[in-house]
Amino acid sequence: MSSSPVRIAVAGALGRMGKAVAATLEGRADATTVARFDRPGAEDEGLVALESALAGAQAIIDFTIPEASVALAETIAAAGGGIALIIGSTGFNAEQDARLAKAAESVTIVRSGNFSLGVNMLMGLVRQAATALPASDWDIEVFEAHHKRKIDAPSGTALMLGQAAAEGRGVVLSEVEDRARDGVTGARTEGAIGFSVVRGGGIIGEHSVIFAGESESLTISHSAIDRGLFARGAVAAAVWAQGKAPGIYDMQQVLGFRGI
Ligand SMILES: NC(=O)C1=CN([C@@H]2O[C@H](COP(=O)(O)OP(=O)(O)OC[C@H]3O[C@@H](n4cnc5c(N)ncnc54)[C@H](OP(=O)(O)O)[C@@H]3O)[C@@H](O)[C@H]2O)C=CC1
Ligand SMILES: O=C(O)C1=N[C@H](C(=O)O)C[C@H](O)C1
Repeated sequence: MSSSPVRIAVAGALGRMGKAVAATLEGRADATTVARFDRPGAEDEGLVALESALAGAQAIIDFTIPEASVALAETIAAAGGGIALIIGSTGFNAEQDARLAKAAESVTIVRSGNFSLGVNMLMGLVRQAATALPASDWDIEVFEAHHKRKIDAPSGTALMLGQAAAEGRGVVLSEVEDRARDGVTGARTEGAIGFSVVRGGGIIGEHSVIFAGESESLTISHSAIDRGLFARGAVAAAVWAQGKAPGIYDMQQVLGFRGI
């Protein structure tokens, strides 16, 4: 017996991902668009105000900016929860993370810097390789490349991959990360996890984790070929989140990958 499609409101509807989510929802049996909204004052055919989006939705898919995502979570919390919030925005600071955790006491949130199956699989592989390859012999570098309009760096995905590597090594990422190199940097610090970033053109999303030894190197990579990939993952998360208790979940849980 088929159940009713999950009613989804699309935040940031005029953005690249908002459009990809709306396009993905067309023709789906398990989920449907009930509202599209963007920044207050944004004008476009079919856009509604946040209040009316909240009124009819069972889930909101949000690819906007961190401050907007946090405000949305707090608005849903103030209304007593009941709407699942799927957050794809990246570039949060510690204060915004803490506000999100507070809102999640009454809101079901799925949050991921990357909703693709491949990247979430990659995280497990990176954790495994980082566990097996000792820091004394293997240097870890995370590389990412994105389109020229992206406003945050390193990407949310690169940070997730760095976190997976740190977990594999049993270290705290913030204590070993090396995010910027320029000029006379000195030799590489043993155990550092380095990040490098390219921005240009229309690159959708490239990520690699390089394990560099003296005589060999191992590179594990993921390429996103179209944005619909992320949109489909976010819709799957919105369907999965129905009936889940308040809290912050990730895409590994949606995909059943925990422990890989
Ligand atoms: N997790 C994942 O799998 C993925 C995550 N992302 C992340 O998603 C985010 C958005 O990416 P992208 O779509 O490319 O960016 P865009 O800039 O194209 O879209 C963001 C949209 O959100 C709008 N917006 C800003 N503030 C608000 C608000 N308060 N309420 C509602 N809408 C608002 C923007 O309006 P305006 O233009 O006027 O500012 C814009 O239309 C980024 O953080 C990106 O890193 C992207 C792809 C995949
Ligand atoms: O801004 C983007 O476009 C993307 N952002 C996400 C990130 O920061 O990791 C995911 C994806 O790579 C595309």
